[in-house]
Amino acid sequence: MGIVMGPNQYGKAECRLVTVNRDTERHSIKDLNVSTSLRGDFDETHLTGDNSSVLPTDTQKNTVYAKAKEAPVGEIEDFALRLGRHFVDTQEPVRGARVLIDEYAWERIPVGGAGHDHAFSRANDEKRTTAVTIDGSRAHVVSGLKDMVVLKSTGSEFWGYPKDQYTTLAETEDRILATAVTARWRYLSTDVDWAKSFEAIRSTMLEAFATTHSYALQQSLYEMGRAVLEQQPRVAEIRMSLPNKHNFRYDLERFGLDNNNEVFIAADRPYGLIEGTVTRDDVEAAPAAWYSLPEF
Ligand SMILES: O=c1[nH]c(=O)c2[nH]c(=O)[nH]c2[nH]1
Repeated sequence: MGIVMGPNQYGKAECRLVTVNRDTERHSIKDLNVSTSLRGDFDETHLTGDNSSVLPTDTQKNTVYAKAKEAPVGEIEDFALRLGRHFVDTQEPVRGARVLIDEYAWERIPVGGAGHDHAFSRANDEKRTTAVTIDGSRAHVVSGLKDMVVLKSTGSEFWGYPKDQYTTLAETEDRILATAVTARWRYLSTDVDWAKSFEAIRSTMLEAFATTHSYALQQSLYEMGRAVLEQQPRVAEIRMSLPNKHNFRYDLERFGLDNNNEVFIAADRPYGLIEGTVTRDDVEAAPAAWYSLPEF
């Protein structure tokens, strides 16, 4: 029996990068959080401290900023592919790379009815994301969004569940359904119009959430995923993590007041957490690592 070094990767996490395109007086900005990780033969640094194969994480950070100047950042998927391929193509010990990018949304501040040339406001908490994995000459793209907060004030029921000695939840045929959607979808190729695809998938998910008469958040999850796969032939599967943002009808009967689903108390925790993958049955399952889950 021996002890060996198992799978590993290393890089710089959360490089905050802001770019301003100043080609015209109407500036545009990009606000990103970029993380890079390199994979390859790094046994020696772990086993003996020999760093001859270890491109410093500080250099990885500098590369993020330098590449943002060498060519416009563009769509986050393209920038992540460019960065990942750079490390794999220029450093012999590096066989693979993982680049994660979150993009924060900014809008032009309306002034006199039009968006200002160089003043912006942060739209909301929602982020557009990508996780690009370079494996030798192959590239895998998993894009998504985080914290897309949505709510339906009716059209949601929850009943018919098993009851045991600890069950107190009342069955309901009308409740608020609210969640903050985190979704990741895996593309089957890199030949994609990333911006157009993102907008289409986001709208499809919103529309499916709105129009599904929901008997469970689980059902809404499936319907949102199914709609995306039906409309996007280049998407193999979509994973979602949906916190059930509970809004409980407030007990006003105590004060002699009716409450016809009009007054709720919003609870921030604990919350139900509904997670699932909607997939095509004819594509191979992807390694968890492509989704930037903690395993690598
Ligand atoms: O949509 C729901 N799914 C559940 O699994 C669940 N569990 C619960 O208490 N409320 C809800 N709502």
